[in-house]
Amino acid sequence: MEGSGKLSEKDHAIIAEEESLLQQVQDGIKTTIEKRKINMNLIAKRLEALRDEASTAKTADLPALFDQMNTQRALIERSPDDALPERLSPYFAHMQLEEQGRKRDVLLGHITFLDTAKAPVIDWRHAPVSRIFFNYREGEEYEEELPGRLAEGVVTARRIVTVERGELVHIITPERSYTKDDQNNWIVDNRHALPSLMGGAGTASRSTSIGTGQSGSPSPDIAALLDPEQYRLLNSAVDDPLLILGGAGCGKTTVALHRMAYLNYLDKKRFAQNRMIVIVPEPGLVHLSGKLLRSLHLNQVQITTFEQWISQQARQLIKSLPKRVYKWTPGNVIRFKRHPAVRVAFEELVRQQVDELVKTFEKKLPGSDAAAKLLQKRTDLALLERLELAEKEYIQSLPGQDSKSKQQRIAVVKKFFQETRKNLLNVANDRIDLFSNREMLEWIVKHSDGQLSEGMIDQVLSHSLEQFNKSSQQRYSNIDASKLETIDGKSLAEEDADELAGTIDSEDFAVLLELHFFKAGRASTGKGRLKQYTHMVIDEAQDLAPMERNVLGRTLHPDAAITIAGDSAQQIDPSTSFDSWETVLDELGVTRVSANHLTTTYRSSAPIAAFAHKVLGPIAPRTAPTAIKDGAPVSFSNFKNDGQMSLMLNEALTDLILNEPHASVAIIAKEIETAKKLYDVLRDVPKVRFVPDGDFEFRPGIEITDASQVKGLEFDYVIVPDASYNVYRDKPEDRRLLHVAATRAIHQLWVISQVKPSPIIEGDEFHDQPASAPG
Ligand SMILES: Nc1ncnc2c1ncn2[C@@H]1O[C@H](COP(=O)(O)OP(=O)(O)OP(=O)(O)O)[C@@H](O)[C@H]1O
Repeated sequence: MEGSGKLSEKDHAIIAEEESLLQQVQDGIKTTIEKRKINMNLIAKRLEALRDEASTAKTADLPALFDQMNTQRALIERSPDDALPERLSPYFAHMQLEEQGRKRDVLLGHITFLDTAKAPVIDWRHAPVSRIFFNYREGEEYEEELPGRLAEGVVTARRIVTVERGELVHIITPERSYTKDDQNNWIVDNRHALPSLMGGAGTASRSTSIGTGQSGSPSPDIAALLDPEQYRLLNSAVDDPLLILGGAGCGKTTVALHRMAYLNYLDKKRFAQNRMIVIVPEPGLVHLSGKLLRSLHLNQVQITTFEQWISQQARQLIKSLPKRVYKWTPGNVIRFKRHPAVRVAFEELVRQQVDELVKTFEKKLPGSDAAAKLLQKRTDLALLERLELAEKEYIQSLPGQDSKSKQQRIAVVKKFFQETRKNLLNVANDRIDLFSNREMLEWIVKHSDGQLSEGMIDQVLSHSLEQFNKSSQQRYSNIDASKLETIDGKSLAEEDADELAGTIDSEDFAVLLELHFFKAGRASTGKGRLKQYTHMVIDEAQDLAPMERNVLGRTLHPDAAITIAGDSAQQIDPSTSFDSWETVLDELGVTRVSANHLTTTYRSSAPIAAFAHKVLGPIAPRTAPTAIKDGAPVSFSNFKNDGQMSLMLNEALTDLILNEPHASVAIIAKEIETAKKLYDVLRDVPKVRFVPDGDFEFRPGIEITDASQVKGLEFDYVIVPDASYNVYRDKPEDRRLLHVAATRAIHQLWVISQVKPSPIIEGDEFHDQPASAPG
């Protein structure tokens, strides 16, 4: 391995020390498990004896005996390795502290374990000790308030270790790092050295344009790497919302999930795993964050995409919603439905429904003028609350004193109101009135501050009308099935399977939940309604629409903590626009707090981070995040045509996969159609996969996808295959898309254009990196 050298005596000593510490911890865990097993046997014997005693005991003695048996049984049910660190990977960091001339070793892991002779393993969330680890470097003097004393000393060693399958494989010290190679020999690792560039700038005509040899190196537990600022954030006040902002790869998701683990440690009951949730934008991120949550021992925390979550919530509260969600809703219809102006239509809709209701009152409830007036006038209350008032008013106004006939009349009236409430809350049907009524749509456009146009109305109307049509199967349900065959022998139902009729749009769920709340008021949430969470992490919050954030906010328990992570430079959803983080907090219904900015980017190398910052042009934040690792320059290639490009890609990717079989590569096109075309020409390259629906495999290989699916993800190498003048225009949304695609790369980025590069990457600032000659 390049950069590896002979091990010095000091290196050998460090490695030996770490191996010995690990051995001691593993032995300690083994002994504890054995001791517990022996205890278990004793308990089982004791239980047997108690059972025998009970079979001959006097009745009066039985309760006491049963109590004892229950206690023993509870002890047996406790797993023998309950709350012990995993033997195969018991800790991830080691520090040595010297206080008043005495040295002691402390190991940091996910579960505290004190039964080792030399070094205890401390849960990283245990504040007093871990504070020293996260806040001080090796050689630094520390002063920290520990329980009952002020600890003063020096950090004499601070090492990050990786234990895989019970074996120490990687040690990072401030000066060097060591890795075990394939032959099980320790070598000095070159991970801090400047990576050698195998391809890179100006290499369009070379056979290998990508690959730095850095993929597949062992990765330390991320909890060991948290920087002091990240550590401070995850420890911040529980009751204040935590808003974490920062450029791509600055560790926003990492901090948010570690905070979840920290809160769970602080208060297991309040922050029980089943009361916490992580909301992410894409299925890929569910997988990635799920992995991190599992490593933090949070296996039961729900992690879901917003889309999946909102559909579940809506179906729980609103009955008879169509089962099928339409997947190809036109962009303008999505934009329309996600616009907050839709809310103004709620008032109009309710006004119309109240008018109808008043007519029904006139017919069915004689003498109900006062009740009807309440219903119409008390617009300060939600419809359901008004209805309750009207009911009370009407019942009170009924003549007669407690007579049987009056009681009967009251029962009828109550039933009427009950039915009315049920009908009004069945907002599934209101979808039709909202989106297939031209006047209503015009009303929405009028209140959209010019963001929605008249032209969209027809699109929404025709989409909705087709959607509200019954599916062919329903329409023809009373016709002989054989007559429903089409010319090619398929049944009409099959023909219709992918069609619009009888479906619902994903965007409808938030609208309907908000409408439900608008009508029901406080009765819409709370017990028996939407689940209430005590901690919610919202990742990539910039892409949610206002009404969607409103719904999320309504599921926060009054006692809830919330962590919001986001980056407005990565707002790429074309159907909504980002206003400000204050607005986001307001929409979630939480207190306004100041944002915390993370400014170090850990994912991408410095050249990639610099490129991604420049891509943002006029919308870039004032300062670029600081990258901690250097790396290969960004490669640029310009090809004359598709054929030339696919030839080069084919060759470069095949080489890369052969040279670096553990590498993960993403080819990220702007549009999924481009990705599909590329896949068709590259399908013979080994390990190549097309990802149209966020279903990344997270194993070595090449995934071809589009920019909308990669939020929050990362790959060793990224290729942008379509940075051409006619694809990425000089528009903020295109800049953000290219920025997101570029910042997915860890080691190297290859930017390809055809005919002419995009104006976004043509400014003078890009020319300090030599651009390749056209291929
Ligand atoms: N202090 C750190 N030291 C080393 N690596 C870190 C540190 N913090 C985070 N990382 C790593 O950096 C990468 C990016 O982290 P993360 O995904 O949390 O960033 P992010 O800000 O959410 O990025 P994005 O906005 O692109 O989703 C991950 O691989 C993570 O493990």
